[in-house]
Amino acid sequence: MFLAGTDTSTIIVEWALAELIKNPTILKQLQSEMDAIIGQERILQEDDVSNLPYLQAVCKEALRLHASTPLSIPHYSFESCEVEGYHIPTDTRLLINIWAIGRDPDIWENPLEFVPERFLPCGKAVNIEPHGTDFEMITFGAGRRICVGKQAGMVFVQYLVGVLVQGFNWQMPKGEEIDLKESPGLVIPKAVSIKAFVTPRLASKAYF
Ligand code: HEM
Repeated sequence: MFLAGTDTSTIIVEWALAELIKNPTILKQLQSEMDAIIGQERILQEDDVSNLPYLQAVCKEALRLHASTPLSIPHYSFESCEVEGYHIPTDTRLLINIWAIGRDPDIWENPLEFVPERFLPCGKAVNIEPHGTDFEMITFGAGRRICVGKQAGMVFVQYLVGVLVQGFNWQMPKGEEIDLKESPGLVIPKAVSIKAFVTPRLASKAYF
């Protein structure tokens, strides 16, 4: 259970940070939201997250584009069925490609771009949640075998991305670009770890 919950969450945090470093306008907008709601005198608390719609949108976008668990655990058909025109025979082992669903151009506009706005009220995905009932984005799986740590995973990702972005400015060394290559496997971490200049941006008392 702890193994299932550690890499899966931290990988998404690292991807979210990488996308924010690559897109400094989004990073600034997220910091502005937190400055307006929390200020610079204290660090984010877990219960601030419900008042931070842009932070929630950034994390959902990271869950969509960088589903850390690319394939579901193996599911099994006890009866034959039809799904979207595909016949699934009895006794079939099924793996669902969660990663590909999050990048499907038939569902998502500009699927490879990091656009948190799609999850805001002005965006087309405003009603899509990663809870297993909206099949456009099933980062935690769906159905009976849905991730048991879904809630904890969401809280962890939102809290950690929030704290790291509110607390620090993130900048690549001059002339360098962030590398967004993936390392394929059972989970999909960044192939190259983030190397960036990190500087504090809050009042010093906020860090103690
Ligand atoms: C952002 C973080 C996480 C992601 C993206 C994630 C993703 C997933 C996915 C895709 C599945 C397979 C679901 C399916 O096949 O339908 C799964 C299963 C599972 N996850 Fe997570 N997970 C995360 C966090 C966690 C955490 C924090 C825990 C533990 C506290 C956890 C524990 C488990 C367990 C035990 C299963 C197997 C459930 C079963 O077999 O019935 N996960 N997770």
